Amino acid sequence: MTSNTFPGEVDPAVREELARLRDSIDNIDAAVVHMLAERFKCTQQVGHLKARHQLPPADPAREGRQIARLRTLAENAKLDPAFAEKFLNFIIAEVIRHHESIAEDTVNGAAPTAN
Ligand SMILES: C=C(O[C@@H]1C=C(C(=O)O)C=C[C@H]1O)C(=O)O
Repeated sequence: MTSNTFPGEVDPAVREELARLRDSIDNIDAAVVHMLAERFKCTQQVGHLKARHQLPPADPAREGRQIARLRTLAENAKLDPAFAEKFLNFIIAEVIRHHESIAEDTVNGAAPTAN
């Protein structure tokens, strides 16, 4: 059977190093969440702008440029570019879903928001 806690005999120095690394991981995860929240605030505004001006929710040409750029950034940062592309596509798919729903609400006369 596996366990998610370590047995007592782990070297204290190893425990300390693990704790130090996990502190950094937790900080990075928090930064990622905050950055994503800011990104979604911007994309929500884009969604409302597009809906007001009857522009399509998705822009494949823009996405192509973003993916090419992100792949280069990833390569330079020694991050797997395929992973970077998958990650961006995952986020963009969620954004497009939001934009579709904003467009629907706009057409159906839902109360406009500040964005
Ligand atoms: C945010 C936009 O809408 C969509 C979402 C994108 C994104 O999340 O970066 C990019 C292009 C569009 O498919 C946009 O057109 O800029």
